Amino acid sequence: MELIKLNHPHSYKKEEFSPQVMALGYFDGVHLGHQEVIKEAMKIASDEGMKSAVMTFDPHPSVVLGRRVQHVEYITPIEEKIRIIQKMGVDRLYIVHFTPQFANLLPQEFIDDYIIQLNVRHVVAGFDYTYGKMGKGTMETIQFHSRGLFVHTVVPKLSVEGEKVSSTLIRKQLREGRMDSIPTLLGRHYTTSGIVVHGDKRGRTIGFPTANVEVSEEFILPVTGVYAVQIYVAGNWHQGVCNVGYKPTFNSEQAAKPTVEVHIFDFNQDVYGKVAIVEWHKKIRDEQKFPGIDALVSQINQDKHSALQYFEKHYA
Ligand SMILES: Cc1cc2nc3c(=O)[nH]c(=O)nc-3n(C[C@H](O)[C@H](O)[C@H](O)COP(=O)(O)O)c2cc1C
Ligand SMILES: Nc1ncnc2c1ncn2[C@@H]1O[C@H](COP(=O)(O)OP(=O)(O)O)[C@@H](O)[C@H]1O
Repeated sequence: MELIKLNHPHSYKKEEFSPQVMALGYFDGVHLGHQEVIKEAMKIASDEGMKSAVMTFDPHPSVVLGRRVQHVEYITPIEEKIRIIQKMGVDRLYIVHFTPQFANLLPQEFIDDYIIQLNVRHVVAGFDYTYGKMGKGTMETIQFHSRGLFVHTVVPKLSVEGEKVSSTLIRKQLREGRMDSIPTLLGRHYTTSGIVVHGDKRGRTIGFPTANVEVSEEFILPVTGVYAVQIYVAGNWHQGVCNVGYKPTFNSEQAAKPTVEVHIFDFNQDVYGKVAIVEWHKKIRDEQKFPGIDALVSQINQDKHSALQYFEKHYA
């Protein structure tokens, strides 16, 4: 896949691109609804003998337009989004650096500079896609703005159990720890990546060493609690049980952010400093403050049992 980063204003000329079919969207999560849009563009491209392309934007418009005070958390931070779109088999991915100047483009200017100018012959977008200043351009106005130089396909709303598949719904479910319902929306389990860092070295003393994964702050973190997870580390996937939280049994004061620590089953390697991908499967329980180490250890044994049962049921 060719990765093309565009900064506004760009100076590409139409002749620099062979004709292409472009899927447009912010695509946070690259969920099943997004995948329909991207697959439709790939299908048209293949039928028409053109290149398939995706255009997305980074960072999230809300960062730039200042609607939110804190930093934005993503379902798929940009590197993750690139990886997933590449895996789908798209020919070209355009990432437009989203700035106030870019946000200020009138709908016609966006179409002229970013669609027509890039030799796009067919645009594919979801029914609710908007473009240009204040999102004034819609799938109703796109034909007018096309100047007759490209056609477009609108992909209808995808619903699951009566609810629109959307990044907002997925974010809500992640924040509530509903990891087991995520695949019906995302088409895969939720994953977060980070580096294994040093913790308090207590894990090994209680019989449950845990890899502390410093998850990048760009990811949405599931609500605190204990989860059945798979973890990719040191070249392989492993099953494990993960605690996201503040360890109230040991800490009287809540840290600034929760830790993510995974006890990996049947594993005994030093993985400090390694990249780890945590794949979230199911929430087992809430985090608790235990009266002592024995009660905690006995509960962790039960958690391990619950996670093993889950994997047995779903992956045997
Ligand atoms: C499956 C699992 C469940 C856990 N549940 C809790 C909990 O409910 N309350 C708590 O205070 N700590 C909980 N912990 C965190 C342990 O206290 C922590 O792993 C231990 O203190 C080791 O910390 P360290 O890796 O920093 O050495 C849990 C850990 C695991 C692996
Ligand atoms: N089964 C296992 N699960 C997780 N980490 C393991 C396991 N076996 C060995 N380790 C190693 O031990 C470390 C965790 O030990 P622990 O005592 O919990 O220390 P820390 O507090 O630094 O995380 C991990 O980072 C990893 O390098």
